[in-house]
Amino acid sequence: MTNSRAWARVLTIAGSDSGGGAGIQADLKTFQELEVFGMSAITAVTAQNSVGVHGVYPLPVEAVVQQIDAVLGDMGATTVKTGMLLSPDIVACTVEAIRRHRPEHVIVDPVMIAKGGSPLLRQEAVDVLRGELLPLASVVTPNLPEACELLGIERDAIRSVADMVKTVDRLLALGPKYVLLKGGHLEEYSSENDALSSKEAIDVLVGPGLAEPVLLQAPRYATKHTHGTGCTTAAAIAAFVARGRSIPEAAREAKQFVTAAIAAAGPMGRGTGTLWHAAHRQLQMQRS
Ligand SMILES: Nc1ncnc2c1ncn2[C@@H]1O[C@H](COP(=O)(O)OP(=O)(O)OP(=O)(O)O)[C@@H](O)[C@H]1O
Ligand SMILES: Cc1ncc(CO)c(N)n1
Repeated sequence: MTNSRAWARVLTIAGSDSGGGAGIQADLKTFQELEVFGMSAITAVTAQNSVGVHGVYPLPVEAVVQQIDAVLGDMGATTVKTGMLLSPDIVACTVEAIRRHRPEHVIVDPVMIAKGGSPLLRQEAVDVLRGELLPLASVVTPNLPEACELLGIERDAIRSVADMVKTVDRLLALGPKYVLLKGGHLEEYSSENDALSSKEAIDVLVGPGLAEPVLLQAPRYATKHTHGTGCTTAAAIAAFVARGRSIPEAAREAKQFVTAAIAAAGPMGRGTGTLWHAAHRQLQMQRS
């Protein structure tokens, strides 16, 4: 039994995915699985399923601000996670709210494009995200195309683990404390890939206390059902950080959590199926 005073609290500021696999829904499922109390400020409602994003309905900026202020002004959260922010106005109001409330940890998932290609961050919002939000981040968790966009380089410029290792310091120079560069998309470049990255899903972490970039490695599963992997990774980092782990510890534990969820993923609808967020329970049972 726990008592509510002891619950670690996390606020996610992100979009709603009606399909339940990404966005706010993935975040809250992950928070609950990892035993932290999850709260949400919704930035936009998407009509989304396994096939794609069929509609995007932003909330008014005042509605986003009111949700954040209502939660952080009363219940409080040590940790804020951001996901789909869509517009320059929503990014700017999120930045202002973070400056006002000063949470201890800010986990920024710089969500830009859904797996099917729909934009979840407008092009004109990239500058404010890069210039204003990243310097507030405890950790930023770009995938490969997002990292390229943040650096203003060709969308497919990072094509191998060696390229990832070469790039992370430039992302760190944008101002976040840590960078976790996720390598899920490396498979798209498999013909010219280093042998390792077709067998393993490799992410690269840099930041204080790490003498050199650290590779987080896990088996790569031959599945197309990977909707929500990025949201789930950042949400798990947020949960572990809220429970007192350092960013490097949280990143390692989040990697195990998301890997288990991908291993258990399955078809759901006609397109890209989703992760199973409860899969880590099996791991815990095997350990105990
Ligand atoms: N097929 C796979 N098998 C195992 N791990 C994977 C696989 N695909 C991605 N991952 C891992 O999942 C995590 C998320 O990385 P990814 O690069 O897919 O994020 P993303 O593109 O932001 O996801 P999404 O856009 O679906 O939210 C990383 O730890 C990555 O290494
Ligand atoms: C609402 C939302 N946020 C993030 C993603 C990225 O996976 C998505 N597909 N939908």
